[in-house]
This record gives sequence, C-alpha cells and structure tokens, in this order.
Amino acid sequence: MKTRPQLTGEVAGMAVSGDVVTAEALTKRYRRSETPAVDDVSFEIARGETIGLLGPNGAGKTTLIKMICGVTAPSSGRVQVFDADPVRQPVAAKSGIGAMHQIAPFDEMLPALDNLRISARFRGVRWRDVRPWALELAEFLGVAKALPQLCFQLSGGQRQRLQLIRALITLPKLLILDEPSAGLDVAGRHQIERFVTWLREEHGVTVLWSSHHIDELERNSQRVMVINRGRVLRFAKPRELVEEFGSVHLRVTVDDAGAGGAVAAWAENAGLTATAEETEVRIEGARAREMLPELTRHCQDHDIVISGVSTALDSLETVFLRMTENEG
Ligand SMILES: Nc1ncnc2c1ncn2[C@@H]1O[C@H](COP(=O)(O)OP(=O)(O)OP(=O)(O)O)[C@@H](O)[C@H]1O
Repeated sequence: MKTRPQLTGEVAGMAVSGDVVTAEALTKRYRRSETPAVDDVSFEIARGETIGLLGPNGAGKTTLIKMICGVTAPSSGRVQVFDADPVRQPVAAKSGIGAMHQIAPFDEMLPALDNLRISARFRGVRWRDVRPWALELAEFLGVAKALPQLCFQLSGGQRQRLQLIRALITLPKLLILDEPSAGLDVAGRHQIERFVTWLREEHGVTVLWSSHHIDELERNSQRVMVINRGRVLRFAKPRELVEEFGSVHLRVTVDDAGAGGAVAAWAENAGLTATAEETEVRIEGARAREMLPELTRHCQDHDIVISGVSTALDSLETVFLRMTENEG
C-alpha cells in the first residue's frame, strides 16, 4: 500500500516523542463495585511498540483501554497519552488515537462508505483527503466491494474490518484494538496480524491490542502485559515471560500408547515427572535431557521404538494459565 492520508491541522502537526502512554497508579473503581476494575497500575508504552494485553474475562483490559482513550475517567492515579490527559485535554490526547472498541455502533441504514465518511468528518479531516487511504485499506482487508452496502447487510467479519478501517482513517499514531480478531475466521485473524505488522513496520504506528488468542499476541507483540483482577502481573517480552514462568521439558514420541506408558514409567523410576498421552510423553525439567542416553539404552533393551525427541519450552498460553491460576 502506498497511499497515506493527507492530513491537516492538529492531527498532522502533532509532535510525538518518547513514551506514547504513561500510567501511574492508575485505578478505576466502578460505582457499587467492591473491587477495582483496574487497580494501581503503572507502565509506559514507547513509540513504535506493539503491546499485547492479555488477561482472563473481567481482568480489566477494556476498562484500561477506556481510560487510555478518555472514554472513562480514572478514580485515582493518572494516565497520559502524548503527554496529555485524555479526559481533561481530549483533543491533544485523542487526536493521535485510533481505537476499535468491542462495541462500536454504525449507522445501520447507511452504506458502509458513508459511515467512514462520517467518521472522517467526526475526526476533523476532509473525506477527500483520506478517501484514497480508506479505499486502499478496504482493498487490503478485502471489503472494498462491500462499501456500498447498508451496514445492516454486512457480515460479522466485514463489520469487524470496517471498524478497523474506521479506527485507522486518520492513520493514528496510537492504534488501540480491543479484541480485533473476535469472531474472525483463521484467514481473517492472519490478515489482521499481517496488517498490524505492516502498520508498525511501514508507518511506525504504536499498537495496543487485547486478544484472547494468545498465539497471535505471542507472534506479534514486542511486549505483553498480563493483567488479572485489575492488576498487572507482568509486563515483558513474550520470550522473557516464557523463560521466567515456563519450564523446559522433553517430548518423546513413540509408536504406540503401550510404549508411551513404558517410557513414562522409566522416567518416574528415574525420579522425573512424566505424563503420557497416547504416543507422546512429556518429561519435565532440564535433567530429562541429560538422561536421554540412559532412556535410549532402556528403550533399545526393551524394544521400544522412539520416533522423535525434542526439547521444548512451555508456550505463552501455558505460562499465562499458570500465572493467572496461581493468583487464586
Ligand atoms: N460500566 C461498568 N460498571 C460497573 N462495572 C463494570 C463496568 N464495566 C466493567 N465493569 C466490571 O469491571 C471488571 C473489568 O471489566 P472489563 O470489561 O474491563 O474486563 P475485560 O478484561 O475487558 O473482560 P473481557 O475479556 O471479558 O472483555 C469486571 O468485573 C466488570 O464486571
């Protein structure tokens, strides 16, 4: 894609330097709620980073996003976006943000294209300046042909993509996506991933996105913020999280379930922890690798055929479950 929107005024002229978002002891307590939805959270997001926001249902992700977007005010603490307070200085903070919220209504009786046109006006840019960009985004996302359709005629996936175009209509410096791939098929999810990567690499857009698809956050985020019960458990590179909270294990593949049981039994006898699932045996701990020659000898002596051995580190998904379960 080559087109870029021709922007005027505040959006185009806005200087961005250093951190894009800073939060200090940020807290949100909804009325009549016993516990805060976001509880004493502090972090910085630097320009050009892609940040994954990961947490179970009700963890506080959307509330955090809403405070960054100035949709809801913090109860205490503070958040700054482009060095401005999103609630008290909405123009300075929000003109650089493009957000795709979980619930974002369209005017259902208008064509999709008109909804984009309205969004452009709402953002203070002329449609003719952003039109080529919007159409190119639609082309990239495969919804160009759907733009003349009335919104209520669009499929869930088309609406999702239209929301993304709307969030990007002014090529924001900070793009916030609240579960952008919810309800999308596998191809759609990969398309969103490629798109986010392209925005970061080609346009230096800072991205904050929440998702329940941990694999896509792991693949595409430079850092992941793990949040549970309103608190940030860890904010680090996916690799660091896996190294810190994950464990190394040996994966042994055998020819049949009986052989799997025999390998697991050998491991247990050797003082290791093992679980066999059909033809796959998982043996925990770094020591398992050291004992591989002994295992091979044992298998040769007992006519057990090993068809594959690999050392693996836990996935981010396993680590995430462990982190949030341990929270009790
Ligand atoms: N407007 C509101 N009024 C009262 N409580 C709210 C409101 N919005 C959210 N909450 C509560 O705040 C907590 C955090 O909700 P939030 O929507 O931020 O979580 P989430 O991590 O985005 O969840 P999900 O993954 O399910 O979308 C939940 O306990 C929720 O019930």
